[in-house]
Amino acid sequence: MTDPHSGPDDGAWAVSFRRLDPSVPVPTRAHAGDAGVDLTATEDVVIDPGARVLVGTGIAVALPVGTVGLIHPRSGLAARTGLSVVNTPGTIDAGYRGEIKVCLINHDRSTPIELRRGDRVAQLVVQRVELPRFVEVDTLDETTRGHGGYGSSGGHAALGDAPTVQRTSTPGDGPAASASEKE
Ligand SMILES: O=c1ccn([C@H]2C[C@H](O)[C@@H](COP(=O)(O)OP(=O)(O)OP(=O)(O)O)O2)c(=O)[nH]1
Repeated sequence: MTDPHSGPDDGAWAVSFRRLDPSVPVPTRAHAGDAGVDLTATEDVVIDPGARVLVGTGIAVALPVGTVGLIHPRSGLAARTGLSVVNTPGTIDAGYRGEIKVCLINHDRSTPIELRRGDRVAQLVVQRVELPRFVEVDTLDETTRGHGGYGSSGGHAALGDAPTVQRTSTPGDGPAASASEKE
């Protein structure tokens, strides 16, 4: 019977990887169909509250051009301990052949996080990515959103009812208007 969750690309292509540290586990999905493969820490480390640390995974990959690897935090560790990735999602470029490292941060305000070698600390999601040319123009097409952003559509009690000020500025005008600035 056909798996209702299978897609047209299931099993269609592979990502070559090397274990730079021979005893780290092979990147695997916890469940078939999971978006990410888990990455493990290659060292024991204690992350103090608010501190960050760059941790090796012992894994290097050769992603096909037209794809990107994204390093995401793991939700269970985030919710239970405050562990996250500073630059989430981290970007693994197709041409990168070095060790994948994760820049971890402890968002908890009081409790250090103790990680052991082999702990699954982050996940790698591989996605297709567009590689467009960038073309400089004099004017951009008009849209209903225009310059509106940073909460301009409302819908959040903390932002209040007043629309945010959208100050138009030209290069050299100085810092842009604060996103929280109200009329
Ligand atoms: O979480 C991450 C993010 C990046 N990298 C590696 C792969 C990536 O291809 C390379 C460069 O990342 P990025 O482009 O984000 O860093 P940069 O600060 O812009 O450095 P560079 O000037 O080398 O591009 O570093 C990691 O191992 N882990």
